[in-house]
Amino acid sequence: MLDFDVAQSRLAAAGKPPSISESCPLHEARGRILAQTLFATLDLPPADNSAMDGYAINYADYAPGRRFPVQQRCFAGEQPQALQQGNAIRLFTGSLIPEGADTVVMQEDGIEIDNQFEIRQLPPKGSHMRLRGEDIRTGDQMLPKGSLMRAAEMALLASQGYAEVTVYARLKVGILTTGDELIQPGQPRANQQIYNSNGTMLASLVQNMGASVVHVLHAMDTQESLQAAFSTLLADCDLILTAGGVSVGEKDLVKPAIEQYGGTLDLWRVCMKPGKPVALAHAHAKPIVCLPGNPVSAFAVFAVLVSPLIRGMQGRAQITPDVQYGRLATVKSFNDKREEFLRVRAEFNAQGQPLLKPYAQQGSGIISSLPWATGFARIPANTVVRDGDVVPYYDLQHWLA
Ligand SMILES: Nc1nc2c(c(=O)[nH]1)N[C@H]1C(S)=C(S)[C@@H](COP(=O)(O)OP(=O)(O)OC[C@H]3O[C@@H](n4cnc5c(N)ncnc54)[C@H](O)[C@@H]3O)O[C@H]1N2
Ligand code: MOO
Repeated sequence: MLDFDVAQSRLAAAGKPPSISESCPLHEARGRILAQTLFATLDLPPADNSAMDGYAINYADYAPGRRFPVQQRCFAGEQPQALQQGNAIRLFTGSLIPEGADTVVMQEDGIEIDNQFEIRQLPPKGSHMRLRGEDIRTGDQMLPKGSLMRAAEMALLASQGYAEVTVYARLKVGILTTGDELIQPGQPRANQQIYNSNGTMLASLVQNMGASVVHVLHAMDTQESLQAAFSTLLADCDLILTAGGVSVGEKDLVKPAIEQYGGTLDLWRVCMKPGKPVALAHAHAKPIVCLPGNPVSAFAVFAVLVSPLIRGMQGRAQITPDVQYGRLATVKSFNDKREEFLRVRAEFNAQGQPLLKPYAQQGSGIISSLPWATGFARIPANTVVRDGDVVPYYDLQHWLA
């Protein structure tokens, strides 16, 4: 059995980075990956403006009790006049600072009577001004190639006036579930059948990462059915994920089907629980990851082994999210020959440290643990881990993104 970290590195490197890029309207770019480093073409803010509703003055004009005639009421979106000596200009948040003004007095710090403003509380010179370029200067690097486009990145580019961005073509992923016992949700079920949950789960996990699901196929446990599915998937997809049929049973035919299709097996079996029978293969120069059929095993393998491969093939700058640490909060101890990835829920103690509570049932078929869990606690192999021990924590918010 291969060491987990070695397997993770080998899977992360198993696919080619993207070579095709395309233009995408900014408002449709969520989940896409930038194909070029972007630099600012505009100072932000583009002009000095007010951070408060108030009055612009020239600080040197102040004297206690002096009344400043209000020369103009300048709303955001209007052009201010040049400030005349001894006057104030009424401003609002976002109004441009008039030429000749160097300070904004917020309206709560004074009073306006008969179109004259009297300052009650003088702020320091330069107060409440947002200066041109204080956020970003023309020429600054804004986002490196490989950035994932989320609301924050899209807001930054919109603030620069971008309407289109150059992104990599979406990674095309094919999913193949296997097993004679499976039927699709919505179908009438016989006693010996179970509903296929891995198909919809894997499709959703892939889409959540911004990749495109080209096919979700199901094959029976026969060479013919598997070969037919691989033929479609290899023609249309960049990456193939299979689920089930990869262990040692007599109908575990996925690996032989790949080999008969001219593929090569790169690795099989990783020292992790759940997820041990995972395999990596290549056919037609495309990576195929064979996930175990148990739903929790497939979910865990996707999060910690497949997601870095997908990020690499998408051209992302960050392929492997950071691993955090938390304290295990448990009534029982854990000790296994394989490294164990417990489904846990992180709750924060009064010191703000994450406490990791394991789900009561940790079997690889316990689907109810999945919506409950916020992540995985990684328990080292052959080591007794008890309540209060600090262990690595894989937060699903990062590992599934
Ligand atoms: N003798 C041994 N038996 C098993 C071993 C072993 O080392 N020696 N490994 C066990 C481990 S660990 C795992 S994990 C499973 C994985 O087996 P497979 O990848 O071959 O998966 P299947 O046998 O096809 O299915 C396992 C389980 O999951 C259910 N399943 C499969 N696909 C779906 C789906 N699409 N939706 C919902 N549920 C699914 C299937 O009915 C089985 O119950 O092997 C152990 N056995
Ligand atoms: O490794 Mo299997 O995934 O324990 O159930």
